Amino acid sequence: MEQKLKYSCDPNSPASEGYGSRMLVADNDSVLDWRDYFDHHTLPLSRRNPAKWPHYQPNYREVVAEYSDQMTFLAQRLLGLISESLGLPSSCIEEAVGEFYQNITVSYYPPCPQPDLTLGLQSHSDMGAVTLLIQDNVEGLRVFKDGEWITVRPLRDGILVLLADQTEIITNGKYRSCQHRALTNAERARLSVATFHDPAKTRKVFPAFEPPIYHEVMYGDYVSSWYTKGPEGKRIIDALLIKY
Ligand SMILES: O=C(O)CCC(=O)C(=O)O
Ligand SMILES: [Fe+2]
Repeated sequence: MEQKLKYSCDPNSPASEGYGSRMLVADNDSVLDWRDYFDHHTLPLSRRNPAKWPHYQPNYREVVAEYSDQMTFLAQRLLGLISESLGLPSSCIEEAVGEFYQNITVSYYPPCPQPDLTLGLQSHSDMGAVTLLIQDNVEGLRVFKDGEWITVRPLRDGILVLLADQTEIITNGKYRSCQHRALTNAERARLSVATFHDPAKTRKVFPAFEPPIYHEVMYGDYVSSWYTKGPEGKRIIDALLIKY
């Protein structure tokens, strides 16, 4: 506990770096998740301060930095392939996102004595462009597809790609962000590591196709709505739909 408090994040500031357990800002957090997390700010380098990361594994900070590089490379490649699949230049989505703001969040879901009463993490889609997730061998993640919650079976050495809301906006809904949630279980703790790739808060994001089905949005405004209203599935992106 002492170590956790030493690295604790600011509970009043969304997605602040360090150790925490709330997804939304404290005042608006009516749903509490059964989860502890540690958030690392890894990119751009101007945000990176390894002194704020744990150091009790001697090479922990080097491993996080190397992991950040590898995930960046993979995210760039994926956004390039998605762009090409839509007949766009391969750099199109990456350019629309701009410089990556990358966070690496390690989530720990302790065993929960009454798993039917709470979620590990409430239903949401991620806000940014693309999330790359690794998990241990304990099932818990569910994705919402065709009206049903589907279990994502953990794959050894597999990296799960979760498309996020800004990619849905940029592709004008041709690619959908993934609605997901995490369940708890009574017996085993679960661990996952999510690497988020987001635009800068000042970035204006808009569809690359005509006619647009989403309004343009300043990413910082999107993030504020998400944290203050709560994601509740995909309602933040749904609110940007243009009604023709
Ligand atoms: O722990 C998981 O499997 C999901 C984590 C997640 O969705 C998130 O941090 O946004
Ligand atoms: Fe997520």
